[in-house]
Amino acid sequence: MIKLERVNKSFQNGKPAVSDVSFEVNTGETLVLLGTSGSGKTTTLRMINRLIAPDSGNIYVNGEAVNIQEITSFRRNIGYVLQDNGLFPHYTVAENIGIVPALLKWDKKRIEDRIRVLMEKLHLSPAEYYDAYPQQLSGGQQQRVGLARALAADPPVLLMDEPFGALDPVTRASVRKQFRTLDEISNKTVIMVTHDVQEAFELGDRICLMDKGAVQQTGTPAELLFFPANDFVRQFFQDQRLLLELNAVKLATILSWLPDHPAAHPGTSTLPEDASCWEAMQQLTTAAVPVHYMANGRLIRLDTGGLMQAFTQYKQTIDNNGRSTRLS
Ligand SMILES: Nc1ncnc2c1ncn2[C@@H]1O[C@H](COP(=O)(O)OP(=O)(O)OP(=O)(O)O)[C@@H](O)[C@H]1O
Repeated sequence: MIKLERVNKSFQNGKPAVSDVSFEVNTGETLVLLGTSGSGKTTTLRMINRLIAPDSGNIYVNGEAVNIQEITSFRRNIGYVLQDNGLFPHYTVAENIGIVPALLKWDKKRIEDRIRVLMEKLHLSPAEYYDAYPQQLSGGQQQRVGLARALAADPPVLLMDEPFGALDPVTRASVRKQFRTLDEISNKTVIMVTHDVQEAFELGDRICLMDKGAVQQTGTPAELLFFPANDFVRQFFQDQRLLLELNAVKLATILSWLPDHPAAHPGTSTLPEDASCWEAMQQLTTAAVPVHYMANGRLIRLDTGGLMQAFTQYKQTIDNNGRSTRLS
């Protein structure tokens, strides 16, 4: 668990970099710090890891104020992933990944096993890359080594600063997908900085949207889209609104509006229970076979028209509710 209470920070020029920032991230949750350039995201992350000291306010990690914890053991309980991956060029992949376990004096066999397990999970073949040097790897592979290094000693907290920022869009999407499906992060408290809206929607359980050092709104992607706290939040998502809405709305949410088509023959594709409308649209427009969704033990066959209609009906319900809330 991570908690920030009214945290402030100004640098030498006196202009506030972070103003009165408060939020809480629960264990097992991923909070994305999203915002324009210079909005204070990195400064906030660095204060959590004590790389920067706040001028005022309180920061707690796992229930304890960070400034009273012993710095070495405090940092070992936090995995930190940097945008440029920060790998040591003269260390092999295995040596890079094993840095913290070695500092913790794990025995050699345990370290080796852990490195191999993580490499497999992150799709880096140990046979090929265990003894390779970072410069022999592609950008996406280096990024995965950086992630493996941060996860090596299984820290309860993971902080990531634009972890996929330096990658091309295709590699970025694939590394992101691997991250999303990684069982290693399911029990961690994760904070990730990005200025990529799509990434924030894909990876964040909740998003903290910042501007000029201040939090504009913290909430689920759907809350920020459908119930924006102010004009800044509304405007921020305007350009990509339809795409984001399709991403934010789960099939489970619009289930009652989906047409009840019976299932087709076996050998078809079935979307996972937590699939979004966007994932369904992608499948429907690319899969050569009928696309299904399994809900409450029942298989429903999807079609593009029915899906868009259900999505629109759901949105109308939200608009009506919003209007009636505003009117009451
Ligand atoms: N070490 C520093 N010295 C002086 N000013 C700084 C320092 N670090 C950050 N700032 C300033 O603090 C503000 C917030 O910077 P920060 O890096 O936290 O923003 P950010 O949201 O992470 O931006 P980006 O997305 O561009 O990385 C900016 O105005 C920046 O110029």
